Amino acid sequence: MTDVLSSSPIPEQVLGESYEKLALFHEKLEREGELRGIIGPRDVDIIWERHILNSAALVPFIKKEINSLEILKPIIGDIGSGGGFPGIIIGTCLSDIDVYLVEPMERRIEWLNEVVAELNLTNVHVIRARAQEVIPGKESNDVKRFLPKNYRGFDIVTCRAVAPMTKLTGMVFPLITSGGKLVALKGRSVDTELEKAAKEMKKYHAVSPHIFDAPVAQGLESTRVLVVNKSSKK
Ligand SMILES: C[S@@+](CC[C@H](N)C(=O)[O-])C[C@H]1O[C@@H](n2cnc3c(N)ncnc32)[C@H](O)[C@@H]1O
Repeated sequence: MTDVLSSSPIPEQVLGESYEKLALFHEKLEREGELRGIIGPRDVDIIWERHILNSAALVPFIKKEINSLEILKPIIGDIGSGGGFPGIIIGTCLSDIDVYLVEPMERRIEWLNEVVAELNLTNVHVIRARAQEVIPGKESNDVKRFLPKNYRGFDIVTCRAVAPMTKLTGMVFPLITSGGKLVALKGRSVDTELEKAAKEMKKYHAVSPHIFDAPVAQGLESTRVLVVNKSSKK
């Protein structure tokens, strides 16, 4: 099966200089993705749109948040990366920023390590752990050696399709530095998710949620991005 965007100029137009590496990722997904349980059988001809370009829609939002943080060396944690969405795309597009992919499943870790090596993503680090195991101060020694020295949480946490906000808030906000941000790809029900998660958000100092309609590419359906601040006030 061939991707419907394979002979289209859209992926290269959207991805610019990251296109070459992400085309290698696309080839690997097309060749091995379904066989290795990374993507579903119905995704094989829409890998560009559903997975790679959809993940890339987060990049401008992350850049904007990083600029507003004014931190010398910010770090990004992509939680529940699965086959690398959005983490591999973010790490490729933002090659001067360290991106940590946190994923508990061994099979997926093997895949992610292969992708990182094949794309030569020297800024992307793969950590086999659950979110709960990378809470600053609570990391096991096993996990610690994959995190940066003086780790005190991620300045930006990204994720897609990991959990609804009622559950996601308690999973990811303990990992975000004070003043840091959650920048997540979310589905159409994000408004309802936020309403239901009000109590958890208060508990974890998650404030000022903003939902954005994020363009994927001209002629393709847009996606939704949720940005939430971690309050610096305790
Ligand atoms: C539905 S998949 C989404 C994968 C990827 N983000 C995507 O959009 O294709 C959810 C992922 O979250 C991971 N996950 C589940 N519980 C987790 C936890 N407590 N901490 C980190 N990752 C978790 C699963 O192993 C799985 O890879």
